[in-house]
Amino acid sequence: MMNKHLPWILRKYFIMGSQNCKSDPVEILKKAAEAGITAFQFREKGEGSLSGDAKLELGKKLRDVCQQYKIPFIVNDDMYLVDQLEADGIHIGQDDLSAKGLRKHFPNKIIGLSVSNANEVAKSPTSLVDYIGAGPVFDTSTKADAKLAVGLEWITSLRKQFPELPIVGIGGITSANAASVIEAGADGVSVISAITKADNIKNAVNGL
Ligand SMILES: Cc1ncc(COP(=O)(O)OP(=O)(O)O)c(N)n1
Ligand SMILES: Cc1ncsc1CCOP(=O)(O)O
Ligand SMILES: [Mg+2]
Repeated sequence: MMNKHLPWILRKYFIMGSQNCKSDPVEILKKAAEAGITAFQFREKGEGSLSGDAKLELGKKLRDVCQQYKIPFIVNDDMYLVDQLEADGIHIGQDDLSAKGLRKHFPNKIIGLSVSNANEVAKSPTSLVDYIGAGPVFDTSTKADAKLAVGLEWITSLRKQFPELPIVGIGGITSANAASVIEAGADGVSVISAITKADNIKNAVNGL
């Protein structure tokens, strides 16, 4: 799929759910949007996360913030939630829904797929997705079942293999190492804790 805006959309891609936040997620997203994030992924998942109506209600509020700031709103894993929230896209991993089925259901939405190694790339329909999430680039404690860190070499190797495919790095990315991810060949960086745990969200976003 080809969307000429994707490389820019992926530049500062913020991901979170209420389980990542010590204070109101809506206020955290507003501050991040104000500071210049270029995309947002609603990932309400893992210990302490909301479900059912509470998840849907939070999703609506976060989607409204994204609409207000004209930031693409992507949903993690759940295609029903994509429909319910009229999201701009969905991000899936290797063990989630099939990209083929999703593309059929969502011909015009953004679809992102995680790839962590060459085997995963070999079995992935990369021509059906709009971007790939590559990582974890560095160690992360945010995702309990994260794979081992793959390093900047993984970004370099993906960029060589896919000169045109938008790539976003994920995992352990902070203002101290974000530039190295871009230099390795990514179009952007996706972060959770670099923003949700920041004392000053404006500085955190600016530093990416
Ligand atoms: C941009 C981006 N890249 C990778 C992931 C991880 O997706 P996945 O492997 O499906 O793991 P979960 O996030 O579902 O736990 C992501 N969410 N976003
Ligand atoms: C969702 C996800 N997928 C791979 S690593 C990760 C967590 C990234 O969180 P952080 O930016 O805090 O390391
Ligand atoms: Mg997933």
